[in-house]
Amino acid sequence: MLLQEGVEAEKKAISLLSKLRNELQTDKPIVPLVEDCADTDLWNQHLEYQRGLLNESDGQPSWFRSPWLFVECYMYRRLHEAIIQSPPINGFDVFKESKDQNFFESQESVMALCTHLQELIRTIEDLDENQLKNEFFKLLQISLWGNKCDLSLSGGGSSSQKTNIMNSLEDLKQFILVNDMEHLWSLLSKCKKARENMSVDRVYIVLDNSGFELVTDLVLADFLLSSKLATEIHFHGKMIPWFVSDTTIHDLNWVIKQMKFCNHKWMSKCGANWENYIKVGRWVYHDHIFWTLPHEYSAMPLVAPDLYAELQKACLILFKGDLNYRKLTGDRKWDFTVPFHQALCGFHPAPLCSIRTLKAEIQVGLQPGQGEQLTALDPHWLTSGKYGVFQFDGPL
Ligand SMILES: O=P(O)(O)OC[C@H]1O[C@](O)(CO)[C@@H](O)[C@@H]1O
Ligand SMILES: [Mn+2]
Repeated sequence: MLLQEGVEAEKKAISLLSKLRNELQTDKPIVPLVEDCADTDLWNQHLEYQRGLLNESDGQPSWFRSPWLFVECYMYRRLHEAIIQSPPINGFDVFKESKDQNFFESQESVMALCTHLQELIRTIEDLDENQLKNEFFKLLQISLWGNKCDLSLSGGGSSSQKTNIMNSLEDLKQFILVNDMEHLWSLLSKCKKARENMSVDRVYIVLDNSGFELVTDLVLADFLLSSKLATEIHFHGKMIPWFVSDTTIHDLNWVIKQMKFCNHKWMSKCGANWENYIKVGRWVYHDHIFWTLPHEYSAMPLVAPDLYAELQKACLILFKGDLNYRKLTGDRKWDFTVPFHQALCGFHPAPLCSIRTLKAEIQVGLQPGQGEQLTALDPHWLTSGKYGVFQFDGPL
């Protein structure tokens, strides 16, 4: 790329981005996407659908008068449009630097986690059922609290894991509002016992943030294979930069490479093992445009039937993070006591579990009075990321 060419491309991207900011700040109508991509028609159709929801007198869908989930997704998609309209920097990830920084700042915790995992794998054959279950629960909780570390909540500011999270698990237990970890254990250990010689049990992980959270998910995924609770792990990531810190294939490859070549024995062992899992197909990465559309998941069978059919092959699907929870439940103002199964509005491709810290004003499946008690105790309980859930749906 010629220097001048690069400077011109940057100028173009910046002008498109400031136009976007102005539209947002002045509550302009939501305009159709212009650049022709695989998802453009679906976006523009959805915009029409949003328009149809308004009354005649309401005019056009605009930034302040449209559902938050739709507008927020649309903003990230428009950021992407500004970049792809500015060749030759059209492959640029505006959030890459902050994602990488989150990973580097969490080094201590990553090292501790990798050391723990390698020690565990070394003695895994000697563990009895109960010990194995305890280890599974530990790694699930680490993956849950890893979700605190997304960058969208801090506006892209520092949000890394600087202390060894393993020492905090006991103290954090009181903040788990719905805890279905036992269901996950009984489901996967049942799969393991019933497994025939060559049969495959897939766990799907719908990934959320890169950096520290991604490492916690990969550690969990490694454990699921090493403990034989699953035989294959299928990851689902984002096709475009999304909600600041979400994982793309570039982030996944970058994290694994960083780990493999780092100067710490166990981190580097993890990196090498994980690269190998991908090479031999025990870990499979997927992406799909549906994950970066504004649709709630109950729309998946209609909008992305191929993805729905793919998810049906899972013995368990883990949905990481807050945005996945909002899309699972349609981001509606449900009563706190509405059962999770009901809030899924017919989305039941396979047994599934949301692993999420609370960052948006939505929560279902609580005990009567629990939500009110929490509000009295801590007015910010829904949005601070301090509380978490393991919320399962599926046959027991
Ligand atoms: O990375 P996560 O856990 O999906 O969090 C993203 C969340 O952060 C926000 O962008 C800001 O709170 C929410 O809109 C969104 O649900
Ligand atoms: Mn995220």
